[in-house]
Order: sequence, then C-alpha cells, then structure tokens
Amino acid sequence: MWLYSPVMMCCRMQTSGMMMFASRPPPDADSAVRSTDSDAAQARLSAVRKGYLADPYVNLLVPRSHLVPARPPLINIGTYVRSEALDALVEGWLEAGDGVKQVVSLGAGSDTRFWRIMAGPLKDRVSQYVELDFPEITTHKAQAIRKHKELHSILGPDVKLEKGGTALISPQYSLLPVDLRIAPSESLAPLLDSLSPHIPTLFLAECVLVYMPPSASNALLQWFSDNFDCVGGICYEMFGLEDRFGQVMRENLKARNVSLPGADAYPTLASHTARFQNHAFAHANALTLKTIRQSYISPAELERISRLEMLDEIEELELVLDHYAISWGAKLPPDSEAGDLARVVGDLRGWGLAAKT
Ligand SMILES: C[S@@+](CC[C@H](N)C(=O)[O-])C[C@H]1O[C@@H](n2cnc3c(N)ncnc32)[C@H](O)[C@@H]1O
Repeated sequence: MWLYSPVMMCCRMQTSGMMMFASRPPPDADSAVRSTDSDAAQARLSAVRKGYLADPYVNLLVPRSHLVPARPPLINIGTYVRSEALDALVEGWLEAGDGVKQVVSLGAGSDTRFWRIMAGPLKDRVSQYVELDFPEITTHKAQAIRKHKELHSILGPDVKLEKGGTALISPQYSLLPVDLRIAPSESLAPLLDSLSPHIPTLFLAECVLVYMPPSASNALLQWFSDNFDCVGGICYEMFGLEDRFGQVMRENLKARNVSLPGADAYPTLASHTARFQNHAFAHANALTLKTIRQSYISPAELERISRLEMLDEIEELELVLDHYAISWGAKLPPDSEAGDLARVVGDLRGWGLAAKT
C-alpha cells in the first residue's frame, strides 16, 4: 500500500470494500494489515501495465491479476517515484565496494525485487536474500513461486518448502514466516544460521514499520546494528500525519481496521533520520517522494511518464507525495576497508539516482 489520498479511498470504498464490510464481520487487525500487501502489489501492477515501470514478475504474484483495475494516475506516479528511488538505493548498496552482500526484506509481501535483481547485472552481488512476513503472506507467496516457472527457475533445483508450507528455502533465497513485533532476539534468531555477520547486509522496510509500535521497530533496527559489522537499512512510509491530510488518511484506514501505531513517533524527516542514528547507523538521510520527484528524477523520465496519462492535479500529487518518506542509514566498520560504502551513503545521488542539475 502506499497512497491514501481521499481520491483513492473514495474509489476503494465504492468498490469491494463497502460490500465486504456489509456482509462479513470486520477482519481482525492483523488480517487488515496483511491486506495492505494486495494494495501495494496491485498498485505496482497498475504502474507496470501503464508503462511507468518494467516488472515481468508482479502479475505472477497478484491473484486474478487480469481483474485488477487500473489505478488513478496520481497513484501510478507515486508508485513509480517510490519504486525508482528504492531501486536506486538498493542497487547503490549492492554495487558499492567489492564482494557480495546480504539483503533482508522485512514485511516483503509480494515484492518482486529479488527476481528483478536476479535478472540483472547485480545478481552475482547477492549472497543471500531473505524475505519475512506473516505466515499467511509467506504461504501464498511460496505457492506462487512453486507454481510459476519464471519464479522458481531462478532459485535453482534445490528448493524446499518447510514449516508446513509457510517457509521456502533455497541456496540463495529464503522466505520465512515471522511476526516482526516479536522480540528479534527470538524471531530473527534463525537468520543468523544462514547470514554471515561479516558480509555487508541491507535491510529493507518498505511500508512496514509504520504498522507496528515504535518499540518493536526500534528493536529491529537495534538487532541489525548489533548483529552485523557493516549494515545498511532503507525505510519507506507515510509521515507527517498531524494535518488534515493525515487525519483523512487515518480515518480511511480505520474504516478498514488498519491503524498506524508507528506514525506518531516519526512525524518529520529529521525524526526519520534520527531513527537510524539512534541505532548507530551514523550515515543517515531522509527525503520525501515530493523532493525525489522534483529533484532526482531526470527531465527525460518526467517527460516520458507525463505522456503516459493525463494528470490534472499536480497540487494534489505534491500534497500526497509530501506525506511519504524514504529514509536510509548505514553503520560501517570503523577501519574503512568499507570506504566505498562510506562514499555511497551520503545521499540518494551517491546511491545511484542522480540529482537533476
Ligand atoms: C504495505 S505492505 C508492503 C509490502 C512490500 N514491502 C511492498 O512494499 O510491496 C506491508 C507488509 O508488511 C507486512 N507486515 C506488517 N506488519 C508485520 C508484522 N508485524 N510481521 C510481519 N509482517 C508484517 C504485511 O503483512 C504486508 O505484507
């Protein structure tokens, strides 16, 4: 999920949402949070179909993908900006320095990033890629991986389903069921069997931490900081929800039984940067999607996407994009053999998405 503008929520309530709530009791809070994965995957599918993004895998992970309606232009553009920036950050991390890296995706949902990386020039840079989510989500994803050759052929022949079908393990990629609110010393301990503390490790939290209390998300950051010599993190989520826009977003989410217990603790970009710094990720930064669109997407790309669909409401687009932040940070070893990594953690430019001049 990424956008909760009044426009989008209006569309949603007019379609399946209202009918579902009328005929069934409200879903429990965790199932409502899990349902945000469909929002994210369907938004990505829409952006791919309209030509904003290239992703040959997303339709394999969206059930009945042929029935998914197109999202409004505002959502497609937001999905595009988010995706381009996150890809640039992840690719910047993988490219930096010599040697392989590890990636852990928290609340990965139906994300296709692993397959997209494996289809590109950075595939040999990944020694381990781990995805974590609730068991209901990992079961569904494991089944989709098993079903589609395009997904499982990339994993090689040595693929095992474990834990009653909720986990999928292969030499390079693992999909594991975890409730990320549980103390990481317990919930993430199995990761230490397959990940090396000495290989540079990146964690991704794309629209995930906001759904859990700050104590739980802070414990996750601290766990990565404590367990890896060289570690980076990237977070993406909504923020600054104290205004009218935020109030409408929260009301709309409440109607779906979704709350944002992580939002109030990080109301500003500075607080998102400080979240990393508080856990020894000394090199940290944060930007809004609005700034990224204005200052980091090339004029040629902006021109290309402007031709895909008509967008009347630039002001509304900017208002929405201004409520989503991408933040990142890195904890590097004191001797800097990791000099190359230090060079890339300064800002998004260094990570690969060039600022416009
Ligand atoms: C908005 S979706 C984002 C999915 C994916 N990261 C993306 O951006 O496409 C949020 C995901 O976080 C997962 N999630 C939220 N809270 C979680 C928790 N406590 N434990 C495990 N997964 C969680 C949800 O199940 C869902 O798949």
